[in-house]
Amino acid sequence: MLAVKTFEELFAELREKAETRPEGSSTVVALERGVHFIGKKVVEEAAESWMAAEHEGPERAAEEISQLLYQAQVLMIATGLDLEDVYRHL
Ligand SMILES: N=c1c2ncn([C@@H]3O[C@H](COP(=O)(O)OP(=O)(O)OP(=O)(O)O)[C@@H](O)[C@H]3O)c2ncn1[C@@H]1O[C@H](COP(=O)(O)O)[C@@H](O)[C@H]1O
Repeated sequence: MLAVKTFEELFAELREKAETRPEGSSTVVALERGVHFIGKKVVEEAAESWMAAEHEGPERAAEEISQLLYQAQVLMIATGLDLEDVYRHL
């Protein structure tokens, strides 16, 4: 069966990357570029999620939404937020 990564597991992985700064990590590159760059990625993936959902079908929408969730987590880390800081508002 396909191993599934949860939202919490991905966040823990990204936080570890932010702390250890390994070579070749796209997350580290994004964090170095900063909030303005990451914010644009969030908007780009949000638009691609919308377009995929409207025109490309559920499978493509799932792919784009996964990238949107990833970029949202990178933005949280760049802003110094924990999952609990966000969950508090749900
Ligand atoms: N889930 C993701 C993930 N989703 C998207 N991205 C990155 O986000 C960027 C997307 O930017 P672009 O839209 O320009 O990419 P694209 O190829 O044009 O994609 P489309 O949106 O056009 O389909 C790329 O650099 C991707 O590598 C991700 N980078 C990493 N992860 C996961 O994050 C973890 C840490 O990854 P590293 O930091 O790279 O080690 C690993 O578990 C990865 O699987």
